[in-house]
Amino acid sequence: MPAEPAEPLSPQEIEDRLAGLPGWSLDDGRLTRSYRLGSHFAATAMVVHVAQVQEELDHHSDLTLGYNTVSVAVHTHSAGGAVTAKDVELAHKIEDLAPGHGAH
Ligand SMILES: C[C@H](O)[C@H](O)[C@H]1CNC2=NC(N)=NC(=O)C2=N1
Repeated sequence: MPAEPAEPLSPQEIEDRLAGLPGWSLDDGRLTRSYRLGSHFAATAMVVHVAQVQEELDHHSDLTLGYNTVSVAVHTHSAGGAVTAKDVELAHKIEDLAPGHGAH
């Protein structure tokens, strides 16, 4: 359980943080990115890895598994669906693990 609720980021703060997250964008009020992988099995393994990180962080995106794609969309339910620092933290953790799966 988080110690305190995450605060919504302002539009400017979101823009600033997106500058440090190439490939990510704000789409329909969520931080989003799609990755392409070498195979459906590689994409599936990445989804499992992301799920593990999300459990550790106690913060969960909507993860979509495609044929050889993984799409992530995240906002913070407890902040009324706003984008918060928690979403940015998760995005960075996903960026960190993506290269190990050959995702780009
Ligand atoms: C009880 C638990 O900490 C909450 O339900 C967590 C779980 N994962 C979550 N994920 C997201 N994206 N937003 C939340 O507010 C959230 N809350």
